[in-house]
Amino acid sequence: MITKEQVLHALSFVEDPDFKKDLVTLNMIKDIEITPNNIRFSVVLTTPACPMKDHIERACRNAIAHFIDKDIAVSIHMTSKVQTKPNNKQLDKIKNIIVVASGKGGVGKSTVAANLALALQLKGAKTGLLDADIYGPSLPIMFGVEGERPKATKTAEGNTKIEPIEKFGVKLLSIGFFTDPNQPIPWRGPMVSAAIKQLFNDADWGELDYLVVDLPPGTGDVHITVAQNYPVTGAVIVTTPQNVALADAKKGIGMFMMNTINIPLLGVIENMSYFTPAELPDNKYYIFGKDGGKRLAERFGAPFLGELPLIKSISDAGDNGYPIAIDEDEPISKAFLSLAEKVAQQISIQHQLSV
Ligand SMILES: Nc1ncnc2c1ncn2[C@@H]1O[C@H](COP(=O)(O)OP(=O)(O)OP(=O)(O)O)[C@@H](O)[C@H]1O
Repeated sequence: MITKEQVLHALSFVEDPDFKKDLVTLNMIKDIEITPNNIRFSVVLTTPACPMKDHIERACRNAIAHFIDKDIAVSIHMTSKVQTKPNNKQLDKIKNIIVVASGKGGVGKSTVAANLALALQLKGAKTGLLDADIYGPSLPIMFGVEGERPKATKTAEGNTKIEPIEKFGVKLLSIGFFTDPNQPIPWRGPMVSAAIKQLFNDADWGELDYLVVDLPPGTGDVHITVAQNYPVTGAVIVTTPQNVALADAKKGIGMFMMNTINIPLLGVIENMSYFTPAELPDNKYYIFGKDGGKRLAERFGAPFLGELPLIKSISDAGDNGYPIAIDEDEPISKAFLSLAEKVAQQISIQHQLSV
């Protein structure tokens, strides 16, 4: 009869490619069951959006075949438990806060935040999206929930809790739900801080693996409020390839790296990198220059998360009330799923580094 020790020994030769340690040392193997013709076990990954999932499963099968028996049936349950920062006390049900930032406005930060949140949800993670872009909250339009008002309920202790609006499986709150779009608000520092804290603390987010936060462009009060009051896991920087956008993105990154803020960079994403006409889907025209985002990432030692094309369907979808990632028939939705995997992977690496 095969023993659990034999199974663990075989699996101790399978390395997690991101953490460079074996699955047994990482405590990822659970629930081993052995019958005369079957070996079953679970592999607990650090995120349901793990890009290495298939690779790890194959490596486990190969290890069992090589070290134990090449003919035995193997059932592997690939599952996950998203990690969180140690001492995550302020928001104990929210495991990870991901801020999405840009230096310049209009580079597609909200589009990336919306599609990233949706793609994480499609990969099986419990996800929320907080639109903290006080100067131009656009997520209600992108999710087709403009004009809706979140319900407020009283808790047993007498506190008011705001219910996020749920759309496409993502829990959404926006500063735009509470303001009149026709009435510009002259935001002052203390008002900004109070409004942002309400969206974090007074909302009934429930349990979340990831809360994606769409920050306003630039560096300002919202950034400081979020960074100094909440345990942010990391920042995703969105830029376009033009030098003016890259120069502003550098300032944005500089702010996250300041000692008083100190938020890890999960990576840089370049949006509107090239134009692809719908009738020539294989052609790429780099109309704004090439590789600027990649060089920016390299300069700060951050991962480059990829290029997104300038295509009409992305903007049409946003205007029509859905992030394009939901549309499986659109080839670009795969790019957002892959972006979500890379961001989730970087988060897991951050946690591993801090162990
Ligand atoms: N890759 C893309 N292809 C085509 N259109 C895009 C792309 N990315 C964003 N857009 C469009 O560009 C416009 C600006 O995008 P978005 O609102 O996401 O930018 P932003 O950086 O969040 O702006 P803000 O300054 O308001 O924060 C929107 O109409 C959006 O649909």
